[in-house]
Amino acid sequence: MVKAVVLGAAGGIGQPLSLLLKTNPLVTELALYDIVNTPGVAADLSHIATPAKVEGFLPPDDGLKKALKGADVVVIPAGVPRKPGMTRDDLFKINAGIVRDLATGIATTAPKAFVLVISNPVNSTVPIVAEVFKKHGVFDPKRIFGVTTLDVVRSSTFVSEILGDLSLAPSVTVPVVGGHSGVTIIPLLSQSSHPLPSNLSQDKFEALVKRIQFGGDEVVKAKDGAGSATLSMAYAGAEFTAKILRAVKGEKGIVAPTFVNLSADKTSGDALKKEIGKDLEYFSAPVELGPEGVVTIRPLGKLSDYEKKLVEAAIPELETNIEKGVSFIGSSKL
Ligand SMILES: NC(=O)C1=CN([C@@H]2O[C@H](COP(=O)(O)OP(=O)(O)OC[C@H]3O[C@@H](n4cnc5c(N)ncnc54)[C@H](O)[C@@H]3O)[C@@H](O)[C@H]2O)C=CC1
Ligand SMILES: O=C([O-])CC(=O)C(=O)O
Repeated sequence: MVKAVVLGAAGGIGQPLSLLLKTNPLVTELALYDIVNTPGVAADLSHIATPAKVEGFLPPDDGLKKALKGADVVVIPAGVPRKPGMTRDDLFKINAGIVRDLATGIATTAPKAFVLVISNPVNSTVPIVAEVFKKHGVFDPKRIFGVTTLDVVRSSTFVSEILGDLSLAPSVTVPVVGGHSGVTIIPLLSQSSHPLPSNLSQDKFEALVKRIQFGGDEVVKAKDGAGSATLSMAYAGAEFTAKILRAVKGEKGIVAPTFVNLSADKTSGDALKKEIGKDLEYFSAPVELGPEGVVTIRPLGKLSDYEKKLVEAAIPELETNIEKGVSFIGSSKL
């Protein structure tokens, strides 16, 4: 029996993500929480002929607690998305408080659940969830994840486009490390499962790196005020959730890049800090998943000189983003 909960389930990401989770045969119960519209979304999804029993909850009558009761995995796409001209960090003002309150609900109702944070800015919202859990004495860094899968999905697609064969996209894998905003998104293209064409010019290579780093802006611009990536994010969120659920079921060797607290596994976390040359509390790296969450954090491995520079360039912004999330809870009354 697996209960999955989506917080922010009526939104642009929440609805298609809930649809994809409803089609995951490992999910037997699906609870949808939002401040609006979840009864309708739940009724609609409940007609799909798959095992999950679907229920919708709203804030009145302790809806959040009821949705979270007995949760095994909680996915959070609640919060406002960007409009053109905004950075993810500009969302902090509104989303930090939303994520804090939802994390409080999880910490008090389902403290053992795996928490998958989609709400931006991920580099800050993940520390917010962790700090709330610390304040409630239930922090387990093995169970809290920032969802950076969309960066991995984009890399697979954009690399296959450069290779001139989109049918390769599902099998192209590129580790993407660091964080989830602009220069903190670091694609390790030298480790791509499918090497780039040897005659690719440096200009085209750098444009590819930029496109992966700023893929979110491409969608924000195209949607022209109507929000940011929702459908590709729902796909990515469902993929990452499926990996967590397969690992929980005992499948071995499941690895996914995700933004985690580096104390999740002390030995490998400390080794990663050495590799990046900085004592950061959080970093996105390929993580091996098991029934209890993080098993080990994989090393970045051999980097090109260009990639080493990308890591150096990411560190100051990551440090600031992480600190902003941590101190928000430090100063919050819970
Ligand atoms: N991690 C990633 O790669 C990505 C993250 N995002 C982020 O995901 C978030 C959601 O994006 P969209 O779905 O496009 O936005 P949206 O506005 O379409 O949906 C957000 C939903 O959250 C709900 N909500 C607001 N406050 C809430 C609360 N206190 N409790 C429960 N639900 C609440 C809203 O009612 C709405 O239904 C944004 O912060 C966006 O930046 C978006 C794309 C990729
Ligand atoms: O760009 C945004 O604001 C949404 C996001 O995180 C992404 O698409 O990667």
